[in-house]
Amino acid sequence: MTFAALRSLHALIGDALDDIERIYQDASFDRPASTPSTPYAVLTSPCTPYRPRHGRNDEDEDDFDRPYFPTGQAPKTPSRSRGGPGVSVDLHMLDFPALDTPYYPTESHSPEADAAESLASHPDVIAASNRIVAACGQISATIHRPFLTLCDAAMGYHLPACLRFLEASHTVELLRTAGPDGMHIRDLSRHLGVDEGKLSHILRLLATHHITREVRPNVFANTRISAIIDSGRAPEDLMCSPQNKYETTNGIAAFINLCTDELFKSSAYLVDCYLPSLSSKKEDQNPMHAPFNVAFNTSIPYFEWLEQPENEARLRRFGPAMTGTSAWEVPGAIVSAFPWLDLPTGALVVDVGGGIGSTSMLLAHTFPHLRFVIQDRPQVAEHGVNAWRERCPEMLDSGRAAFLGHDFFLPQPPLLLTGTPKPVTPSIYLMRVITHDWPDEFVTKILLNLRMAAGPDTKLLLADHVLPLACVDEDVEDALRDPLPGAIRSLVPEGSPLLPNLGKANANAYWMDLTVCISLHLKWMRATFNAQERTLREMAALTLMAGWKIVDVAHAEGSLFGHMTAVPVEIPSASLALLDPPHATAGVCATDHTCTRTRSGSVTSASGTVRMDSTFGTLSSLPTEEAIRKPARKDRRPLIPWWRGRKDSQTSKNATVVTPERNYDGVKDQKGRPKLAIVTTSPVAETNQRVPFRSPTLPTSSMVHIPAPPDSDRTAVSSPETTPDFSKAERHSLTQVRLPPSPQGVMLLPALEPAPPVKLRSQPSRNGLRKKASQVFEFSKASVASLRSAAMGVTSPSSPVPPVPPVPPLPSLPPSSPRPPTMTHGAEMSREITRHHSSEEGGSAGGLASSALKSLKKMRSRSQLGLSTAAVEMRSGRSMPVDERSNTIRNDE
Ligand SMILES: C[S@@+](CC[C@H](N)C(=O)[O-])C[C@H]1O[C@@H](n2cnc3c(N)ncnc32)[C@H](O)[C@@H]1O
Repeated sequence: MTFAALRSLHALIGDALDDIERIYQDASFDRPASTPSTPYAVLTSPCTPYRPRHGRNDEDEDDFDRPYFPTGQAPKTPSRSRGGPGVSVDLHMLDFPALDTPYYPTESHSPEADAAESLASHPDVIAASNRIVAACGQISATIHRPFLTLCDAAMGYHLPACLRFLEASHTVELLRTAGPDGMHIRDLSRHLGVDEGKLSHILRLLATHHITREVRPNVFANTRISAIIDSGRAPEDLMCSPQNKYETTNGIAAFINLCTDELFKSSAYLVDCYLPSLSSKKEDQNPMHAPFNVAFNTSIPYFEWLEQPENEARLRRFGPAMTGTSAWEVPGAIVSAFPWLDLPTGALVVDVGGGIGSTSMLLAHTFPHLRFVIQDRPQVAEHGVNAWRERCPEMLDSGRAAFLGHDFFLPQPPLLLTGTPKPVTPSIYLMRVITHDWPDEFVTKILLNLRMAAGPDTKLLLADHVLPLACVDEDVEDALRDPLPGAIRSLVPEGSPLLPNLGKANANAYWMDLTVCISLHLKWMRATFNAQERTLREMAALTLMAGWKIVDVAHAEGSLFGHMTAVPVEIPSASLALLDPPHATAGVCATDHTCTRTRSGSVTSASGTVRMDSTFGTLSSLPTEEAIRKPARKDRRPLIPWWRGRKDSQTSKNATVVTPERNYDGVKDQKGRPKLAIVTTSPVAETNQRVPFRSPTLPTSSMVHIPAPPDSDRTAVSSPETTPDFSKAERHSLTQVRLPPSPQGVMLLPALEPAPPVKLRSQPSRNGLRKKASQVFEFSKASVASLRSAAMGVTSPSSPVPPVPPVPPLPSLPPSSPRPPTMTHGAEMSREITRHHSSEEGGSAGGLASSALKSLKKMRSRSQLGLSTAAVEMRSGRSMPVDERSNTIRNDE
């Protein structure tokens, strides 16, 4: 059986290679020979998925998710008549980018190189590459001696260490200047002041992993892999001013440095921290203590640690590093992830925790009929206003977009927009890369606040990684209670030899999962509360707790980054207990664009060192002009391609839609005007009142003052009673704010002025921290218990839950109900093959072949995986044993 499995994997690799090669061939044929330019955009980074240069103008429904090519230049159906793989033709054939040829992001390249690099990000190429990587990983794990595989894993720690050396020493930039002939270790040693022997060993280890190349003995050059770390700067500049290395780069070098520095070091202490028996220190057993704290022998949270003066360089690196991570997502995937065009004109999209509004900017340009409010922490919102004012002031001036400083752990304020007399109910709450930052109870709290402000037609769009299991999810249908588009048992068709989550090809999402666990969420997160990337099952359960039901999931091809649409359903009574009482809520803030004109200040951190503009994952760069000018796609892509066309009417079919139970009458001031309150983290007087669901990652040292002009008559009230009883350094409060006067009675987002220097209190003692931690932990346990009982329909008599009707039991699948189609994609594919075969019986061989190819194309568009079987069988027109397949491909060609 092992040989059969290996051969099957091998055939799968062959088929995927064929697919890729055809795409390159077709692009070569479709490219006018005399035209030196290419239809494909030059990518800022080879990691950035495919981005075409021209607008799309075809109307082909079936092709909606394909890249935009100018008419007549799109890669067409693979055509053997123009030569198959290996057939030489009198044309500059586009070849796949060579591993040994660097493609520096900041340099210009030949049109062929641009086209080849750009095609590597073509969705079909990505899908085929994923199959190859998954299959290769599996073959390697099977064939390689287990001890050696373990050695690779166990001693792999040298790889990040050497990689950091390569990046931090600016060796990549030095090797760039040397060109393809490479640089001798002697010369490198002279530049870097590092011993030749050590240098050669480091670079050789990297060369063994294809990250560098040993051109001749002791002469090294960059490869396509190391080249993307290149900052584009002159090595001598970098040696003089390394602190500016990452500014205006694609962020990949910064990301590599972040990963191979504190994240790598933190990871080394994962066991010490999580395994009680190995934990030497008492505080290691504190569930709030994370590997990062052990590694760096500190008890303060990561972001606070970053703001220490000695970590200034790390803090500077953090923002660009987050920009580097954007290469994980297919740009613009959100455009096709939801039927935006179906929303009525003027519909309001609230981008909750929207950062500087990167996603909203893309959507606002693509869908001119929509309006946007981008909410984030005040200092981030301010940064966003500045960015939009530079890029598209007309959006702010016209009132189509506005920023609002708002803490998402507080109730949503009613939103008064320009020209609307009454608060507008949002059509969409968008949350991109928010839920993975927070543990379950925190996410529930955020979602509850949105749910309370939602109208019956409001939808919630969650954009985050959706982690598949590493095995077939046998009981996904039971867990989700009723069929959910996108709920799948496996990412590969039934019977495929590949790992159900595509193994190595999708490893990135799992790296990320542990990364958020070891350091970025520190005291509050994964170690204690389970902050993480989540599976769809986990997301579905979590959103239900807050009165939202996921009804649809869409993914870009080859990406685990999903867009989940949820509709309002009844809120479990126990969950209501998590809400703040009305008097403690944030007030209203209108979002008139004119507020941006009054902005003059900036937010300074108390340490007076570096400003922390980006929190984890915030895109610190806005989308490119090209990306935002792209025409809207008509449709969106389902989780897996063979689901296309089945999105049907499932949306909200099974959902009980209810109206929000509360309104916001309670958050108006004495004159009946809504209040504005912005949460900051100033060290204030102690109070015993606890608010457990406040943002613990807000930098404790930053403070926002919102001054008002002297004639201002509007004041929002601070709420000291809501101050949590956390440690002094972690206390949050509502700041007293005064609102500037506004024209036509519309409330404006006030200007944010620099805060006066804040004197930080001294570090809390370990005992103090432990005490506070245990208080919080106890609370959390209680919350988890009440959530669990709510999930099981049990109401605790002692729970302080308002009397709301219990959650109706969710419908379960009747035993006889047919398996949801998502679960049968493998069988469906076999049926398709059988149907194809029987319909072709008796036909001519040529007809059979061409029809088979057509069918193959159709199936290919429906399945990114498992093409091996289908392709081989269809090409030959018959089924055959697995071990004959690779021969058949060759004969066929
Ligand atoms: C991972 S980023 C995502 C940003 C944006 N949605 C994007 O996709 O680029 C998380 C965002 O949540 C914001 N955030 C964190 N805590 C918050 C809070 N309590 N209230 C509002 N926003 C918050 C951060 O400032 C940050 O911009």
